[in-house]
Amino acid sequence: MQHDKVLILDFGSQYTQLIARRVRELNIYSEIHPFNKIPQNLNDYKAVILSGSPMSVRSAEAFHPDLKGIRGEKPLLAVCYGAQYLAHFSGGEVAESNTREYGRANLSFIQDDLFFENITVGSQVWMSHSDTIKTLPTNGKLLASTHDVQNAAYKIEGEETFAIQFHPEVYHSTDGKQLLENFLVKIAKVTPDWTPNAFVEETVEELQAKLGNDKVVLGLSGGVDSSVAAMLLHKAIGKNLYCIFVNNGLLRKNEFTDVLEQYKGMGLNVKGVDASARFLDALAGKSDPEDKRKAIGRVFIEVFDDEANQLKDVKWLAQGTIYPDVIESVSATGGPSATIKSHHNVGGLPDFMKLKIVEPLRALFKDEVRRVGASMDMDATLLGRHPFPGPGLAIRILGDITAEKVRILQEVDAVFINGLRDWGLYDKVWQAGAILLPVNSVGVMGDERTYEKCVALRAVESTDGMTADWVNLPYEFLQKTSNDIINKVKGVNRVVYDISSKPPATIEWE
Ligand SMILES: Nc1ncnc2c1ncn2[C@@H]1O[C@H](COP(=O)(O)OP(=O)(O)OP(=O)(O)O)[C@@H](O)[C@H]1O
Ligand SMILES: O=c1[nH]c(=O)c2[nH+]cn([C@@H]3O[C@H](COP(=O)(O)O)[C@@H](O)[C@H]3O)c2[nH]1
Ligand SMILES: NC(=O)CC[C@H](N)C(=O)O
Ligand SMILES: [Mg+2]
Repeated sequence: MQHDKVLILDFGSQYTQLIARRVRELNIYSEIHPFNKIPQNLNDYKAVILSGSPMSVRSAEAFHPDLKGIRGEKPLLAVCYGAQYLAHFSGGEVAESNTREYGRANLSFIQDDLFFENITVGSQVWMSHSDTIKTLPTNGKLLASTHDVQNAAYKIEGEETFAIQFHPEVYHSTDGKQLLENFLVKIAKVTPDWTPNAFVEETVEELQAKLGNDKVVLGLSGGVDSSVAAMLLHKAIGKNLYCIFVNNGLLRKNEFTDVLEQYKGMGLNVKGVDASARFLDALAGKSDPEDKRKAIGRVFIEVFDDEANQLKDVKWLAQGTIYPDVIESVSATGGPSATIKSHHNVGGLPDFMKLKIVEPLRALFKDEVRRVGASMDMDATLLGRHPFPGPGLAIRILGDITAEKVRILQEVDAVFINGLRDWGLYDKVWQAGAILLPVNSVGVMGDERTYEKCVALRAVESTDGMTADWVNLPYEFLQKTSNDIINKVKGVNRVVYDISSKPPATIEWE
């Protein structure tokens, strides 16, 4: 079954991914494409949305999308930069604003129009701009204002073109979802039928058609993405799916056995491969974060290659890649952005592997992956797991890695994570873990001087890992956890709590 699709043209706004996610919350499928790489086949899309941008339309370098086949021919919604663009270059005027507007505002005037159906004066909207639309474009008709912004929304008469200065995609615009629904469902007549169940059914059919009787290997990590990908493939090709779960010696305490046990109940064909020694060997003497990441990436590939060679006629490698991974690697290859960290699974396969890649979750966000998993009746604890990085504890042990350091950190991490569960805090936190610092400090235990390791605890809230803030955990919890760690874990005499946000810090320390 074909679904109506929405095209989002990205001008580099921080919020573009949020537009896609909000549209998908309406059970409508959407895709983001850079404004200068508009897909050839526009017939595939029923409506188009233009994103915001850090760029100003008044700049000599202003971004100019080619809207041929879009403007006047399809329902078009322009957000912020998009709205300024349609004004400035079509007979209106944009100027620098004398009051820069960031954050909360309220609609003080709303024109009676299908676009604003079920939204009333006073509705809170979120602004983030320093330019302002002084004059509407030719045939522009004012639809809404705020106290400071006269032209907060307009439409172009004779077209299905709508433009708004505020951001409907951020949760602080309280009627943002309603507005998107008005535009997409009522005006553009998009059918909202893109549900998790429909996704499962269609993906299984597509996988069957694509893979036929071929054999597929998949790296299973115990994490959400690879587990949901495995279930989809299992539904599609059953015994032809071979899952490999690698113990890289850098997993959480008991994770290798626990996760293998958990998968047994799901009917998956999983092989646990204990390669701890290989990973630790490859890491010996390495203390630079990028050197460590690269060594781990290399050994993962070697282990996979060995395993794939033991099976006959494997043609495909399946991966749990999700949409933010795809978008990040697009900007990483096409844009001027710096490489902050080399993620172990990005960068493709070396030529000698000769496997084709299949990625059934490529189009989904994490919360959607969880919903797809739930619609296949997967275990809620598994689906609720915090993300855990493939290089594991290696990037949480600053400096060089030894078996003893891994042991210490596994113990500390277990006290912290079990504590979060016991206190009912686990599900309130997006990701948590402990970091072993290359720092010894002096302490006193039972009248004896100690000179031992310091650990940092990190707990963050986030939606997608791109930005994050530290979590305000209860002092009583921190107090108890710190006591438990120092009392139970030999070799640690000091605990600190990381209170940095991302940016400017990152979630992991390496
Ligand atoms: N220990 C492992 N054994 C086998 N494959 C692994 C292992 N760790 C990571 N991978 C592979 O690397 C991919 C990327 O890891 P990543 O942590 O981003 O995703 P995940 O573990 O599936 O989900 P989550 O983000 O919830 O942790 C996984 O989908 C999996 O295919
Ligand atoms: O599979 C992974 N392979 C990696 O190499 C890797 N590095 C970081 N992470 C996870 O990505 C999210 C963002 O992390 P940072 O803020 O540290 O970049 C956080 O959730 C990190 O745990 C990784 N996941
Ligand atoms: N968020 C936006 O799209 C901002 C557009 C433009 N850069 C401005 O500051 O007004
Ligand atoms: Mg993981």
